[in-house]
Amino acid sequence: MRLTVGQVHLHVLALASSRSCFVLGDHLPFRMLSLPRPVRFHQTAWRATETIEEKSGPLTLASLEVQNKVEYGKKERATRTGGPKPSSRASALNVKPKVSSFNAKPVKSALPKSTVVKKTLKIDESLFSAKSFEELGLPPLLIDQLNKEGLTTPTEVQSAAIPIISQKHDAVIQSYTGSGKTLAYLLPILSEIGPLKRPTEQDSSDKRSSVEAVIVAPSRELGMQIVREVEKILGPNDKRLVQQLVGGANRSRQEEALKKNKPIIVVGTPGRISEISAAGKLHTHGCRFLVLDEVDQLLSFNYREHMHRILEHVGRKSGTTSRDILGPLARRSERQTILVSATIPFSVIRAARSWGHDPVLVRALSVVPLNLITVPRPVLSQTDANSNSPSNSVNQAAVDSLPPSLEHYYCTSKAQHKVDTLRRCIHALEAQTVIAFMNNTKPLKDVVFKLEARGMKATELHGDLGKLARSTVLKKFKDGEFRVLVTNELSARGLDVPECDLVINLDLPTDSTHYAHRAGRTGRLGRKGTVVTICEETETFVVRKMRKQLAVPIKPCEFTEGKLLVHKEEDVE
Ligand SMILES: Nc1ncnc2c1ncn2[C@@H]1O[C@H](COP(=O)(O)OP(=O)(O)OP(=O)(O)O)[C@@H](O)[C@H]1O
Repeated sequence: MRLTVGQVHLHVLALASSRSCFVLGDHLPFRMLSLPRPVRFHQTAWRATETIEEKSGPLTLASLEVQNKVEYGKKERATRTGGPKPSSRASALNVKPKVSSFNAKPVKSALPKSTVVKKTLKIDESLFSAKSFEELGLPPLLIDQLNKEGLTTPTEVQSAAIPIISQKHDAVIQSYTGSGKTLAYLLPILSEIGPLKRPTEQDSSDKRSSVEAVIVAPSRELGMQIVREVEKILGPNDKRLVQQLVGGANRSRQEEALKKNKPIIVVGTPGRISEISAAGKLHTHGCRFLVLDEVDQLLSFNYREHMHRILEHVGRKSGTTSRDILGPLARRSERQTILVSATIPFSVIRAARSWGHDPVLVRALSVVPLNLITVPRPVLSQTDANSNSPSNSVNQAAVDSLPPSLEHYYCTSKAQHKVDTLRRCIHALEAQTVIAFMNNTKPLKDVVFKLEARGMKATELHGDLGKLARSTVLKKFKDGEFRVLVTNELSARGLDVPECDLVINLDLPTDSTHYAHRAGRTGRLGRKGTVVTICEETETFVVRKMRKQLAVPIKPCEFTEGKLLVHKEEDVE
């Protein structure tokens, strides 16, 4: 199967109107879509891949004319469920195939009666597939800078996404939490713009000083985190080339910085970006890249007006003129759009397809043209889910949003004893850096108070705190000043605290998608991590339902005498 690049070239006007359609009509509000049947998001992604493979055989990076001729010959599913890694791929990359820890761990493996979380968290090297960033064709200056930061080996999703984005494809990037999606889109962008970019003949005449990339994130914390990641790569001398435009911060100062520093990348929240753009202080028509990080959340009803403006204006008129720069996609007169999340509902695929240029779905070990993805089939029965039939892959798809190295448990507790259970859980697992999630803001303070009263350093993080307070709390937590961060949904997406070794659900997440994002705050980049849901007896059926939807073993347990005791399933069900 060969992807014809630039097959569908949409007229600017048509594209703009289809975007309007998407935000206002075509794309249903995320919450409306997610609440009744959350698992369909995951199912969709998996079903999509499978449908294509059934019809057309596996699509390879090589078939997409990726420079490095990386050949992904086998199905991702085979690798993730224990199948051998494709030898062609290993040889193409000159990498010895490694057995991933996910492969090694049977889903139904018996757990020890007592588990202690190791204090030293090691990165699982099986996540890394290409041997180096050089193999992915990144420019030398960028590679030097990555090496200085100790980044030498790309993760699997980076290996897949970097060549695809460098080939100017619009892309939807889906990979589980903590797998390195941020660099997967940042590195190809920084290969094209800014001081570390690939040298071109155009350079001497290229006096571009406007914004060339807009990155949108749903929360200030995630926005700031992305800014820091860009600054880290640009280095101290060029860090002014990225500007944060997040809400809650002083808007006039942001506008002044835009004028004075002439950044090439802006990263921000939808509201602030669209406000400054509407005020005529941010010019994005010449933008070459638009990234929507946590796209499924950004396209929800809450953000519709701001996202509408952003989608309408960013890259409306590309300043890129040279065929040399655009290569095979020289016909394109618009921005390149990159959509990113661990959870990609079919609505995102549909939307991306309607306003993209031959967009592709990039996952850790596969690349699929979106126009081949079909609407998912109906949800399957439990019998199907338990069998080895192809339909079982529907549930397997949900696993793809969760890091493979996580352990999941649940225990029951009366509401008034939950904090005590939380404390015993932390002691039993010897967890050092803990994020505890609740659904509302009000009770957070009370939990912090109770933990502190028992000598456990804790702090709260929520949207009612000012920007400064939020970043101070987060910094102190990352620096180890607090052992427990008690927070709400605000911290569920994107937050990267690599040391986090335990996530606790003090309240049940609203659905399996929310469970996946919360859980993904631990077990980052192949590290070990544990997720414990503390629920009331009457709520256990919800946990068991999510367990089925996510297809991960969430085991019943209790914490007694400083130990984690794992129950056998029959004792409970
Ligand atoms: N190639 C690499 N080598 C070493 N560390 C890396 C590499 N790529 C990313 N990281 C680190 O891995 C961590 C997780 O990356 P990142 O936050 O991009 O994950 P993510 O997939 O976007 O997660 P989420 O879905 O939760 O947003 C970060 O601390 C990042 O700096």
